[in-house]
Amino acid sequence: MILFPNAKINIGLNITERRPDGYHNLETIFYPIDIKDALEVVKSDKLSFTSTGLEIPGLMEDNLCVKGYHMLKQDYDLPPVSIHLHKHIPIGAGLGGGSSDAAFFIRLMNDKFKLGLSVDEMTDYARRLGADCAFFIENKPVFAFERGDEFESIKLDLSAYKIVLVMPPVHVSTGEAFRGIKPTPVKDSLFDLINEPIADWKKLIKNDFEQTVFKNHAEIRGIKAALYEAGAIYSSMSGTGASVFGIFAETPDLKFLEEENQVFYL
Ligand SMILES: C[C@@](CO)(OP(=O)(O)O)[C@H](O)COP(=O)(O)OP(=O)(O)OC[C@H]1O[C@@H](n2ccc(N)nc2=O)[C@H](O)[C@@H]1O
Ligand SMILES: Nc1ncnc2c1ncn2[C@@H]1O[C@H](COP(=O)(O)OP(=O)(O)O)[C@@H](O)[C@H]1O
Repeated sequence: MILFPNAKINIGLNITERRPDGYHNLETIFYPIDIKDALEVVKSDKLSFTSTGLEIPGLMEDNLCVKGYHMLKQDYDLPPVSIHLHKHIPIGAGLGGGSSDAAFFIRLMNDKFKLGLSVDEMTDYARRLGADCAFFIENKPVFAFERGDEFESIKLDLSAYKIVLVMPPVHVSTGEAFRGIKPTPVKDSLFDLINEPIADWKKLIKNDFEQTVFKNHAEIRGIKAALYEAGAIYSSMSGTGASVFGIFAETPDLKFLEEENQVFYL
């Protein structure tokens, strides 16, 4: 069975509070985008994991799909499987690629082996693997809060716009992005701000990680500036970076960015 885990972008991200469990309370809008991996699982005589495409850092046992297998295996009588992942979603990009693989792995195993898990049960399994894994179970635009793993439905459809995503040749780790963050309660919640006209988002909606990440990576700040220069209605770094997206009325000419960066026209 093959599924195609997709990426997400964050539209706005406020870090509001430090939590006693070492995490932070945050609020953000998760929006699915059309950059995809391919994930295949077949029954086998022993557990294996292979990958093609982009190189994934870490050991096989660290891969979130393999972690997902061991997690489900504790509760269900699963046969060994061969997992193959074709990696296309940039890594260390703030696009949630690894998290999406994990969530789609749970969905795939649920279908393939008829585990009978409800959406809520799959979401609970997913959040054990990582805060933003949970979003990819339902995989529709949401307002996310607490650790980023509690959700409120929203109506947000950007299909009339052109989204462009730029991935510079740098990776930002989640740890690096959180370093130096000063959690601040919000006056106006993103849950409401997202209903304002997109033309007003620039002055209303921010990503708190830009402050810490732009300090060390001027080139990421530069990409955001370039997207506004090219006519973006709204532009932001996604999640903890390093990717930056722009929302445009018409497909912009960004050839000048393509030499140094990977540019996705979505
Ligand atoms: C911060 C976000 C925003 O979208 O970054 P991106 O990964 O998307 O860029 C995500 O919620 C990340 O989710 P995910 O990458 O699954 O996080 P996890 O693996 O659970 O956590 C990695 C580390 O990030 C920190 N962390 C993560 C989420 C959160 N709400 N508070 C935190 O403090 C913790 O230090 C944690 O040990
Ligand atoms: N299936 C996977 N794909 C990508 N990275 C993975 C995967 N499983 C585990 N990882 C680990 O997660 C880290 C980055 O995860 P990813 O979700 O792509 O980052 P980000 O959301 O910041 O772009 C990698 O450094 C890698 O070690």
